[in-house]
Amino acid sequence: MSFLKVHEIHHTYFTKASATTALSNISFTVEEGEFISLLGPSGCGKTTLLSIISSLLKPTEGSILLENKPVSTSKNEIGYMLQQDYLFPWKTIEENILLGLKLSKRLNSKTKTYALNLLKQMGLNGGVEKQLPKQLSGGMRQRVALVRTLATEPKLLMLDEPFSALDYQTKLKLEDLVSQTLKEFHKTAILVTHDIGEAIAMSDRVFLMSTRPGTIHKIFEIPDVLRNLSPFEVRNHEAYPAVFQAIWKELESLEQQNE
Ligand SMILES: Nc1ncnc2c1ncn2[C@@H]1O[C@H](COP(=O)(O)OP(=O)(O)OP(=O)(O)O)[C@@H](O)[C@H]1O
Repeated sequence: MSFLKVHEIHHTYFTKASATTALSNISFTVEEGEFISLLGPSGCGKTTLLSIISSLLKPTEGSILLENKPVSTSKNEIGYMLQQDYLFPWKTIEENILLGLKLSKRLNSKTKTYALNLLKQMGLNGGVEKQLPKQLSGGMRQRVALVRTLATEPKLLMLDEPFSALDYQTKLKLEDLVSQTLKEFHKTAILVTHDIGEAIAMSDRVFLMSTRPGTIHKIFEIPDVLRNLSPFEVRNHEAYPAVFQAIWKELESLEQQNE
C-alpha cells in the first residue's frame, strides 16, 4: 500500500466561454516520509494539483488516496505552508500557532505544550510567543507558520513556494530548518517551487511538469549521496551541478517546445 496514491488525474476548468485542460493523466505514488518537489513552467498546473491532492478541488477525473482512503478536509490530515505566512496580525504568536488546534477542538495542555516546544525548537524563544507578527522578521514569521502547520500533526504537508518571498540567506537557512524538522518528524511533503536548486536540495524525487495540458514529463531521482545532507550541504556537494544541469536542460527543452 502506498502512503499517497494519485491515480489518473485529469482536470479541466470550464467557464461559460472556454474549457482549459489544466492536468492530464497524472499518476504517481509517494511513500511515507518521502519529500517530493513539483517543478515546472508557469501554468503547468502545480497549484491545481496541490488543490486536488488536498481535496479542495474535485478533479474532473481520477482519484486521490491517502493511506488507502479519500482525503478528509475536516480531520487536519493536510498541513500547508504557503508563500505568505497568513498569520493573523491582531493575534499573538501563541494564539496564531494554537489556532488550528482550537478550531479542530484538540487544544488541551498536552497539544499546547507540544506547539510551544516546537516554537522553541525553531529557535523562537525569549518571549516571542507573546509578541505580534509585525514584531517579527519575514524569516521568523515563516518559522511561526511552520510551527502552526506542524502543531496539528498533519499526515501530509503541502509547501507551496514557502521560501520565495524571503531574501536568499534567510531562504537557505529556512530550507535547512524545514528539511531537518520534517526528517525528524518523518513527515511526508510535497513542495511546489520554481527553483531547481531548492527542489534538488530538499527532495528525494523531483517531478518535472510540462504545460498545456499539465503532465508529469519526467521524474528525477536525487542520488543517494545527496539525500542525507542538509539542503545547504547539497548545494555545495560535487554531485550537485550534474543533477542541476540535467534538470535545467530538460526544463529548457520544455520551454522551447512552448515558444
Ligand atoms: N479557476 C480557473 N479557471 C480557469 N482556468 C484556470 C483556473 N485556475 C487555473 N487555470 C488554468 O489552469 C492552468 C494551470 O494553472 P495553475 O495555477 O494550476 O498552474 P501553476 O503551475 O500553479 O502556475 P504558476 O507556476 O504560475 O503558479 C493554467 O493554464 C491556468 O490558466
